Amino acid sequence: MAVDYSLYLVTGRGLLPEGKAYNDSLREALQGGVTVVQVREKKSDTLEFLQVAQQSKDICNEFRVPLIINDRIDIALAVDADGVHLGQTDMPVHVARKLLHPGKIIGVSCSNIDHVRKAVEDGADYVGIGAIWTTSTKQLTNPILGVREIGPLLSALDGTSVKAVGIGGIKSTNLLRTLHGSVSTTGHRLDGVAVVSEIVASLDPLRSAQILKDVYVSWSIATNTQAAPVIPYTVESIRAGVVDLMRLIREIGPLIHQITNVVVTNQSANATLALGASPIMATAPEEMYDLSRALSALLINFGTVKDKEAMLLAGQFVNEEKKPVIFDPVGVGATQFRRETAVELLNSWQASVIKGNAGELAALADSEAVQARGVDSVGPGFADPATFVRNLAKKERCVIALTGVTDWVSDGTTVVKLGNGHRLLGDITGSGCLVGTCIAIFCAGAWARARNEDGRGKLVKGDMLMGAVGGILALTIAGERAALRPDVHGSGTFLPALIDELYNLTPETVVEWGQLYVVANDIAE
Ligand SMILES: Cc1ncc(COP(=O)(O)OP(=O)(O)O)c(N)n1
Ligand SMILES: Cc1ncsc1CCOP(=O)(O)O
Repeated sequence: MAVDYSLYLVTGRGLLPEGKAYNDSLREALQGGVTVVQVREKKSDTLEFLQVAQQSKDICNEFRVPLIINDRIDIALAVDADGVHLGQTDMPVHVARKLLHPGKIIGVSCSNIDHVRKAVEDGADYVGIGAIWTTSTKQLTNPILGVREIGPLLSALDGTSVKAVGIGGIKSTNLLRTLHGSVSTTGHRLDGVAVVSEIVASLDPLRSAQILKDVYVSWSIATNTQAAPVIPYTVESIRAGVVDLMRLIREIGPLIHQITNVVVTNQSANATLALGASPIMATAPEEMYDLSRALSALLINFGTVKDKEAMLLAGQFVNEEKKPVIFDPVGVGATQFRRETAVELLNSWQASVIKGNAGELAALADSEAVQARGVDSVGPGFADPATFVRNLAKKERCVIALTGVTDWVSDGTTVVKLGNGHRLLGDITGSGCLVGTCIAIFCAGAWARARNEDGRGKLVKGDMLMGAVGGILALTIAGERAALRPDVHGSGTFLPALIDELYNLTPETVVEWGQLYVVANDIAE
């Protein structure tokens, strides 16, 4: 039986709002677009469970929607349910398979890759992967997985027909983030999402189900790469795109909200003004919502790892607005605290661009190929940076900008290599942070260019690869030009000259000076 797992309702009568009857709630949820129902009765005795299961079966039959029973094979047999859902300590799959009639569905709860592999081996039809987010519906015995851990579990399903739903704390507010984040590097995606409280605890389950369904369908359409052919980037198309963004930035002066470190706050604000944008360096959590509505891009740079609460809130609000979030995980490999903070941030919101040096991105990717000392990268860098950035972009589901003597940018498909820069950039503090600021400015331009487009199903509007390339070109070309000036005698005179060169930078100069190569529009694995 081909089952549509897209909106999988797990019941929970204890969560029904006062005065809401179970049958009405279930019927309305089905009217709203629920595609599978699991009856989960954790506190009922057998007779009560049986009665609820029978009523649920009758209602699901009206909608031709499959009914699954949680844990209890006997109840599933008694009501001729379409299948069972089994936890790790419930009846083993092979025993359940023997007891159930042929063709019945068996689902298994999985919270790690070994669970998934075993479920596949045992012949499960689908897996319920979670908990993805924190939930108060169930007392969890395993740690919360977080969105970024779902992809590796999904890749264990490659080449099988076993389906996967995500579960745990899924709400309309985090569903898009859940779907975008829960993709393996091989492109394996969730087949659906399982929810309890978002529908059951709602006074209007029809509307709640409809909202979830709408997000799922729009994500499915927006990310269907077969539907619209992708036009490959060329050097010319990138140049033209960067020039367009630069002109637009100077014309509209986008607001760039930067939560950054104390070392570079002032120079980042000045660089923002120099490129024609407008900086706001706000850090109070109370103002993150209002700012998210006004800004055109958000930069989160955790160089001095303060303001975590503001960083968590700001990214979530900006994701809701489909505006760019640029993440600069300064020195992420330096301490356990930084590593944990980066994971917490990246599990809370989706970055549009992650920018870092080799040491930082290696730490983020759990790679030992490059070492770091504090905020600096040590050694010659990655042996194959193009493949590294491409793979990390696929894993993090965003554009990756690897900075160094040569800069590399990838969206997971295209890899762009950039050759501008000057050694004096390495002699001032915070030049990497300035790259982050410039990327945020160009991403703001990219968002502004696309803001009136239909963004349904997308996490960010606009071409973030173009934004990342534009920002790097602007800063590195300005650096080259500043270093050539007769009034620059060393790092002290270099910094103001760099701001001047950003101020005077023209699109024509970027075209003339830019060393830009499209290395690949898809490198083989
Ligand atoms: C779709 C789906 N996924 C996971 C679970 C959790 O099942 P289990 O681990 O058996 O825990 P209980 O639900 O029995 O508390 C589920 N029910 N559905
Ligand atoms: C049954 C279950 N298994 C893992 S999390 C969970 C509860 C999910 O409930 P909610 O959607 O209300 O967070």
